Amino acid sequence: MAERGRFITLEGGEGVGKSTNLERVAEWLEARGLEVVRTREPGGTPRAEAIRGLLLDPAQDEPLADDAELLLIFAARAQHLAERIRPALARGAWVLCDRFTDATFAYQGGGRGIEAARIAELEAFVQQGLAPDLTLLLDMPVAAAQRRLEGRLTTSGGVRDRFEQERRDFFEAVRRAYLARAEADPERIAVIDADAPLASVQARLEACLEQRVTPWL
Ligand SMILES: Nc1ncnc2c1ncn2[C@@H]1O[C@H](COP(=O)(O)OP(=O)(O)OP(=O)(O)O)[C@@H](O)[C@H]1O
Ligand SMILES: Cc1cn([C@H]2C[C@H](O)[C@@H](COP(=O)(O)O)O2)c(=O)[nH]c1=O
Repeated sequence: MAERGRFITLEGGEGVGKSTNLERVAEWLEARGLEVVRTREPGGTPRAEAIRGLLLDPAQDEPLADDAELLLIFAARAQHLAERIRPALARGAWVLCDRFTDATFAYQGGGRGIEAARIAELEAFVQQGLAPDLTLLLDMPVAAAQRRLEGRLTTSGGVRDRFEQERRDFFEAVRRAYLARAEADPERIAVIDADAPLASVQARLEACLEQRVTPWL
């Protein structure tokens, strides 16, 4: 067992299958005797989930300024780190998080066009050097992921949140930013081709976990 738990994140654009596959990754870890904390961003604690509500609310009455969006995301993250992530890691649990700061570089950086250096300043301030040990980046073409989302919206009868209402070029920019981060940091970020039937994606994830996580156990 490591002296602290490990921090694993799942990343990718809308509808690539992060939530669906998070459970499978958690089960893989639990089968090896590890305590797993499943969480997500923005959110993960009651106050951070309240900030998530502000961020995702599609109400059109007042636009949310890009800088306000960025600061709200880091405010939620500070709360999540203090109340949930750091305590879990400190007791030796493994934290499995649906999105983290790579999403900020992809959405607020790539999508909104905020300079990466400004995001990095907030990252340093809020995280104080804490970063994921491993990031599983689920990647697939935007159009195919959007078709999956259409299916989910149809079956759930749900409405699109504030991010889901963005235009196609926003999501293309998000995808490019994610892939650029993976290229710059292949030691931490593993790219999983998610454009395949669920069983194949899960097999790819398990192969990646065998290769990257088994040596830590
Ligand atoms: N490999 C797959 N093949 C086909 N459909 C899939 C696959 N993986 C997930 N789905 C379906 O696609 C939809 C989106 O999946 P999911 O909610 O897991 O994605 P997500 O990345 O968590 O989305 P979001 O970005 O909105 O959080 C769901 O209806 C899910 O059942
Ligand atoms: C962490 C984080 C998230 N977002 C966006 C990305 C998504 O559209 C929503 C979260 O909803 P989902 O259920 O995970 O799809 O928030 C962001 O823009 N920046 C971030 O740092």
